[in-house]
Amino acid sequence: MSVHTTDIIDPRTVQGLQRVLATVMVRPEKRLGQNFLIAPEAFDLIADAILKTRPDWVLEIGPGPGGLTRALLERGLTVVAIEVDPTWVNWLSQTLCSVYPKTLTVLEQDALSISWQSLADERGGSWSICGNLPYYITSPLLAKLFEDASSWQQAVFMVQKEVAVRLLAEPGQRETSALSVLLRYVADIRGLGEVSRQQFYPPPEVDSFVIQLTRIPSPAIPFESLQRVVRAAFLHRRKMIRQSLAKAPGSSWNSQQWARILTEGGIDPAKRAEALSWSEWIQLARLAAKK
Ligand SMILES: C[S@@+](CC[C@H](N)C(=O)[O-])C[C@H]1O[C@@H](n2cnc3c(N)ncnc32)[C@H](O)[C@@H]1O
Repeated sequence: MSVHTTDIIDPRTVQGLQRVLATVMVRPEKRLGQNFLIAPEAFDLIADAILKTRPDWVLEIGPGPGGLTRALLERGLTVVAIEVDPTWVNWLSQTLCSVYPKTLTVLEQDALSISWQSLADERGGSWSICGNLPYYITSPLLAKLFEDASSWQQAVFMVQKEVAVRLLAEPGQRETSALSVLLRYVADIRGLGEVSRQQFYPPPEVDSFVIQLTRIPSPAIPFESLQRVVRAAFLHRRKMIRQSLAKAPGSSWNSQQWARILTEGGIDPAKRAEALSWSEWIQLARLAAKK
């Protein structure tokens, strides 16, 4: 007897999610960031954004009970989902995998440990990434977009609103961080919309925001040079840039030498990292690469 999606409890509403939780007999695990989304329109927002670039397949981080997975599969997308919790891996294997045997693969893995790029190289084809990210590992997961993987087309993530504000800040604005500057180097970042804490079960203590990153294919300078100076500069974000660069592990120059190099390059050495514009970051990376 064939299984249809309608035979499987849909977790995209609070009633549906509670039925799923009662069926698998578990409570959401706080330590794994299990605040499940119960807002069909938010799932649609993420899945529609992914659909626009028509990737050959989509890497989904943390499918949990499968609300977003379902929205992606219903749009005809092929999904590889990485979930660390065996309860949800088993649930998806017994339900959605029977309806979509050809287009859904569920891997029981830690999304931080597995190499996304190796997975992509094995599968081939164009790919995008999405997920309602577990808050406790959002920053390292986002850093994988430049530390691990390089051939993705688009990433659409639900993150904590405060994280989105920092990522959407332009270089030179107070909210910027090393992560936001480095991500801007590999992608155009835009906000797709806010999702209130009431749209999750159980509700977290913060609101969320959906962000979209569209990869920039050929960056202007070597990423390693930029990464080195950005990380060094933000290590002491309250200090003047000449001081934080001098204090960075492995720096060959003291604060006076950095002041001279920065001034020669047209950058005010008394600025703090958060005040540097995008063109100043690029200039700084070039100066550091040359020296
Ligand atoms: C915020 S929930 C999102 C669940 C579902 N996608 C939704 O939108 O309702 C985060 C999911 O990520 C999973 N998760 C947590 N840490 C993980 C990790 N290191 N690797 C893969 N999945 C993880 C959790 O078990 C949970 O299912």
